[in-house]
Amino acid sequence: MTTTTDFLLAIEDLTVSFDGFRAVDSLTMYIDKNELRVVIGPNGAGKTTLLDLICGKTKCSSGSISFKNKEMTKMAEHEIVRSGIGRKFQTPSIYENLTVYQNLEVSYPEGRGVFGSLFFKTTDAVTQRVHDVAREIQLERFLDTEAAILSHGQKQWLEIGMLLMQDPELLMLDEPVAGMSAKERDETAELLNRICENRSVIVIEHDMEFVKKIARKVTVLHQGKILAEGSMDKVQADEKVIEVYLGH
Ligand SMILES: Nc1ncnc2c1ncn2[C@@H]1O[C@H](COP(=O)(O)OP(=O)(O)OP(=O)(O)O)[C@@H](O)[C@H]1O
Repeated sequence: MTTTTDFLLAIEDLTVSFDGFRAVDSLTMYIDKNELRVVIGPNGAGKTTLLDLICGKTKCSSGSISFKNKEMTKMAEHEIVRSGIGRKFQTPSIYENLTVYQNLEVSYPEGRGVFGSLFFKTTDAVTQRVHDVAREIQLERFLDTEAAILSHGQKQWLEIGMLLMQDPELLMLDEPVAGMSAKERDETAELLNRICENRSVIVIEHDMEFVKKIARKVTVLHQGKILAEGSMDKVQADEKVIEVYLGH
């Protein structure tokens, strides 16, 4: 049983075994409201598996994931999305043949509340939201552009925008700057710093220059467990972290 907390997300004693191998092993971590948390660690540390567990793609063997004091581990993926958790995977899943506007529009949530879209999904509200999100992801000038011809970075931002259309309270991003140019990485750092002003964000990232630009609190995973946690300075100076990760 999870205790009631002020944390947005409380992960306690979470374990998942694949044929006896514990990819995530008795993990406990807490995420505050409006916190931006970066998760780093060597290949195979369990980072992606952790996000899979939170979004319900993988079911845990034991432990608990409590989001706004509600237990998530038994919930279906779509129920978890509806609760306010958005997840971006490494490869963009935008609709290449639709415009930026249309991509955002189709991501507007259906059926919020008892009466759902029937009463609340007015055209004006959708248009307004598309413009607000497009501004946030810096694609307002490209609203009528077909997604296929956007740069790699712009496609990644569009997918973040599609998640923002649903206004999630927790957004999870797996290696958001992989394959981006230096300029795009800088702009993504600014985007994430803006986004977490009114939602929590968990970012998995290997690019340490990028991590330094966004990191407040960093969690280092190793063999499914937390190796270190704290400020970037603290984590970077940690002997264990240097040995298993940063020293390589
Ligand atoms: N569905 C699965 N079945 C079996 N083993 C799995 C499964 N998913 C993950 N694993 C294993 O769990 C371990 C953790 O994998 P995970 O992808 O979470 O690591 P990661 O920290 O995200 O690594 P990377 O930085 O390379 O993405 C790996 O050894 C992986 O092979």
